[in-house]
Amino acid sequence: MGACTSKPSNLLSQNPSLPEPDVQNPNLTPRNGEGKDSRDGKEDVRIQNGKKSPFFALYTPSPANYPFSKKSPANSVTPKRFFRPPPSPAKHIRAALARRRGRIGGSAVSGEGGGEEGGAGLDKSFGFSKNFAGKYEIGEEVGRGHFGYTCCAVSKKGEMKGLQVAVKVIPKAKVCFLF
Ligand SMILES: Nc1ncnc2c1ncn2[C@@H]1O[C@H](COP(=O)(O)OP(=O)(O)OP(=O)(O)O)[C@@H](O)[C@H]1O
Repeated sequence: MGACTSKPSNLLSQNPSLPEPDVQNPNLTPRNGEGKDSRDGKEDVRIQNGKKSPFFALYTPSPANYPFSKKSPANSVTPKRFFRPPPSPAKHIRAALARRRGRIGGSAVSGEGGGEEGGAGLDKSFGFSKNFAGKYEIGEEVGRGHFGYTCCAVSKKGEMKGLQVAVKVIPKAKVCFLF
């Protein structure tokens, strides 16, 4: 039992008494007195240039092992890849919000509690109109929906004075996600 290594052992060079293996047939070990392949009187060139393994006849070394070789992939130039980041979705969101604000800003959306304490960028026209309490007198609740509740109210001023109307109250928290 001995250590198995992928590289040929240096035992041959260190111990000249050991026989040199046969190049053509690595399984066969030359007998004493047949140190080199003397069948044609030439040493195998593949052994000299080191590109072929003396032990594995069909072994072809990877060109990556020769960084100065022209065939080496280490010398090839990797084609450049231009990375273009995807467009930011923030632009689309901002545009949609701007459209929405412009549309809702002109309509009569009422919210609970006045809704004027928004931060920067909030639609200031959101909520009850300032003189809403002066125009209508809010009565009892007459029904509820998904977003809010409806109350009966009586108009105090203008052409509709004395008329009973329905006022739909939408809590601010239910509509804030639209902005
Ligand atoms: N003009 C009205 N007169 C009398 N009752 C009303 C009037 N408007 C609404 N109601 C009552 O209020 C309830 C809720 O009305 P609302 O319009 O909020 O319903 P909804 O459209 O289903 O609600 P949401 O839009 O929040 O889903 C109704 O089911 C109805 O009973």
